[in-house]
Amino acid sequence: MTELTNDSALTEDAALTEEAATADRPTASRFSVRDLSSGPTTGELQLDDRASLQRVVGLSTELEDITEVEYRQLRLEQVVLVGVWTSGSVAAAHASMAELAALAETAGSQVLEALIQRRSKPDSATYLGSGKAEELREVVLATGADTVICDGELTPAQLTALEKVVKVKVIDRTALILDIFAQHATSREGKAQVALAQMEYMLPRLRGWGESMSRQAGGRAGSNGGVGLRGPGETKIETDRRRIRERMAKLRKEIRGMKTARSVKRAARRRGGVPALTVVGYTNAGKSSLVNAMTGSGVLVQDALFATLDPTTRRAQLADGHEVVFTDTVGFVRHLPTQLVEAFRSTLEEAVDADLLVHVVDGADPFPANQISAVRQVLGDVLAEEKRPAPPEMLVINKIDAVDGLTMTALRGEYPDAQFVSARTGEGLDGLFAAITEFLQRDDVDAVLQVPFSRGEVISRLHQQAHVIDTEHNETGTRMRVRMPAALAAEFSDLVASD
Ligand SMILES: Nc1nc2c(ncn2[C@@H]2O[C@H](COP(=O)(O)OP(=O)(O)OP(=O)(O)O)[C@@H](O)[C@H]2O)c(=O)[nH]1
Ligand SMILES: [Mg+2]
Repeated sequence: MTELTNDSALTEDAALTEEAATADRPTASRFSVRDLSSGPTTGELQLDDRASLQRVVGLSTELEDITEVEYRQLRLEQVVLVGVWTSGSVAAAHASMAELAALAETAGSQVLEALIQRRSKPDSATYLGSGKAEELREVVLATGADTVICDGELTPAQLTALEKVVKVKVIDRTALILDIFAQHATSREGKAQVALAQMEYMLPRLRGWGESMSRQAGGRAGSNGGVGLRGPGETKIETDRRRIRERMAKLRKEIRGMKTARSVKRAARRRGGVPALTVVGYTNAGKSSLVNAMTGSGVLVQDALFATLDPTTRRAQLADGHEVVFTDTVGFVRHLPTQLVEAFRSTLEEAVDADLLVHVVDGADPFPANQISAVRQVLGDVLAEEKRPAPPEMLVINKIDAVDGLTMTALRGEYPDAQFVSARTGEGLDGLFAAITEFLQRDDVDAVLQVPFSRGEVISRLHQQAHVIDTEHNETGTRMRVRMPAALAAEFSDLVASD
């Protein structure tokens, strides 16, 4: 299997931190700025850098099973989850908390307790009502938790106020998702997008983070006295804000450059006439498993949310010889943090450029319809932004090995046009392949081409991407009767035999 896009994170990333790595120490070697003996590696610097931007810090450990995940840092924390339940059924409120728990676990936390409060809307001062906030304090004390995670996005003031009551670190769902993205991003562009999102989130919340920022700002900060309102803290925060804004501007510029490179790459691929199938779906639906099952490749699969952040592309050949490329994409989630929308959009530009969207749904989820609508909504937003028509969608209900008979009947009734598969057992994959093949052939055309000797490359293209019915050699070249996709026919229209 050929890997088409897999950015070399290590080498390219060095560029992002190169400045930091060389800023405060002499260049000891004339060969490389990454001098391992005289200071921290760029990787270490990057980790420090990343830690300073995040609220979720603590112990670090590595996954035991390094065969599944090459390198992933987990931070184990003991957390209590809280949610404000404003509308909808009890089951939906519980499902939302279950998702928050899965997110927390993905980020490496241990969930000790989950609490929800029914209110018409979150309390403007402390998110939970003040009485409940006191109760939460009791729970935190009783369980020994060191962090509270709120299901939603809190204002900076709410975070601070709740922190004052519960006296442990409080983070919200947005910070949690940002944290997971930061842990999972591997490509240079993915990392840059996430870093930008984190800074955007952090900027208005800087005041509360004064301590960690002051270490980063070094000795400069406290030098102008401490009397009055405009004390050293204030000055330092201003300095920090400016530094962050500068870094954000730099990142934005870098990201723009990477985008151009990516669209050039994509255009090259599209010109090749190979049909592009993009696999989309809610996080943990089994998209990567399905791509693996269909292409026999080793895309990262993990029972974690957002295991895949960077689109990976794999080639595969259908039974009829059609060559296709599958692109595995980032999972969708309800209430995506606004700061991450841009990061999503950049990976999803690929999705909206596909010939077919393979929309994978976890059939074993209690609310598949909610996942489907969340995915369609985000896709719709991206399409509107890109001003492009939606590609056709094929719904694939996955994990049928884990669905009981009754639910299966209900799902088949609700989604009569869907393909039902199990990426794990392979059940239904033949049907899915057949449906994809049929879809791709729907506008195939028959033609007779006269390929001159000077266009030898066309013959191999036709063998790869078309169905060659017969071939005949004559004095000017090769005469071929083929059945091929309309796009390919358009590309070779000048070769159509005149008689
Ligand atoms: N029972 C069952 N589990 C499956 C099936 N397909 C995938 N899984 C499991 O579901 C989990 C998520 O699978 P992934 O393929 O990583 O899902 P994804 O949609 O790529 O997830 P993200 O990249 O995190 O958005 C893993 O634990 C898989 O083993 C299936 O057909 N049946
Ligand atoms: Mg995945």
